[in-house]
Amino acid sequence: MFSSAGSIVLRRRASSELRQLLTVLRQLSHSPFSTHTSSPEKDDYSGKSTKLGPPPIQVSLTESAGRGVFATRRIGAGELIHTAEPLVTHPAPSGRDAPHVCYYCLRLLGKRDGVLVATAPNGGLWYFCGDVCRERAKVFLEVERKADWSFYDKHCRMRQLKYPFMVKRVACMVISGGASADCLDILQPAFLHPETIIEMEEEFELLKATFLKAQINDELIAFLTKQWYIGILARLRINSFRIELIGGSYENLLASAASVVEGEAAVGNAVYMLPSFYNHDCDPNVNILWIENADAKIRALRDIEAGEELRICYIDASMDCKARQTLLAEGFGFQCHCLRKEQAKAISKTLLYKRKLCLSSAKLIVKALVLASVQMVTSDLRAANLFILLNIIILFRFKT
Ligand SMILES: C[S@@+](CC[C@H](N)C(=O)[O-])C[C@H]1O[C@@H](n2cnc3c(N)ncnc32)[C@H](O)[C@@H]1O
Repeated sequence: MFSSAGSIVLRRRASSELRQLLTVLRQLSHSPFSTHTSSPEKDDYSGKSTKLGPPPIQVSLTESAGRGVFATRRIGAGELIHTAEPLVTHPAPSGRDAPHVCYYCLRLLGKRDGVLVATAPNGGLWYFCGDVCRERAKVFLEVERKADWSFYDKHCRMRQLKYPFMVKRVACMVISGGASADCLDILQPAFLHPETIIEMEEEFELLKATFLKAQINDELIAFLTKQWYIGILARLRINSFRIELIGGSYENLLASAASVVEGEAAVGNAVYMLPSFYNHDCDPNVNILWIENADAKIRALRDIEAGEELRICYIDASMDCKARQTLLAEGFGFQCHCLRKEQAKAISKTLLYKRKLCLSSAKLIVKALVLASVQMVTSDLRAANLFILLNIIILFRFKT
């Protein structure tokens, strides 16, 4: 695929990146957000569960889109390829229409659910779907509950920012020792415009001030520099998923339907390790589903051959080509050259050609009509008939 010298460099770079990935996976396996990736369970969407060995995928370098995920064997349409637990989650910033969800796994909580509640210093409440999530949340909650987040949260909510809530959670995890400060470094960062960086500086100052006010030990927050904050945000921007639940139970379905009607379908956002390596295609061969919480399920949309790259769609695939291109360029910083774009290009070329043909045919018709009228006036009926015939031929060509 690559020239030999380039191939060696790429292979070296790939193997060092994969080593880095393994290190991070090992590091994170000690955190409560541990088993992010597991082997597929046969048709676990429909309830049956049979373990099928390691996931049939590997991360390698692509020709033009950085790292990507490739099939190591043939994968059948509809197959559950693997599941992934999130590294970091956060519910959608609470507003009037925000759905009521577990503060850890983002499961929808019905009004009648027996939720467990912890009280924040500023009077806020955190809801969990059960003891397991409450226990797991200790990795950030013990630190988070020491501080008063009213200013920080209000600042982010007023600007409709969602990622700073996730950075806050990562920072709490690092302070509590539940994650390392470089836990997301392996993910690709977004390119940030200087104005965006200036806006982020204000949030950073607020975050740091909140920890300082809570008298968190200076040593524990030594990692919290402007550069760290911006680095995490840059990674969250292109690697976080907006979680929309399909709903495993009737109650969940009702709650999701209610939140869609109220205008907010997402229960929150989450970032994963392996799912972050999937590249985009406007006509994807895999998709990611969330059934009842933020645990992701990656499923094949059609038959995939061994060695084929697995790609998801980052955006709403039903948008037109131009809108998709703009969103991908502005949101993710790349130009999509997928097959759907090429097809759209080919279609617009054909349309352009047809339009040109119509125009030139129309011009010919007008010319022939003018000539026919001149011949009629000069009583040369044979010539007039000839031009009328010519008109019919042009019209016929125009029609086809
Ligand atoms: C979530 S990451 C995907 C994994 C990434 N390739 C990596 O090496 O970590 C998203 C980034 O991958 C690249 N990318 C994804 N899909 C692409 C595509 N179809 N064409 C070009 N670049 C793509 C873009 O740089 C994008 O911002």
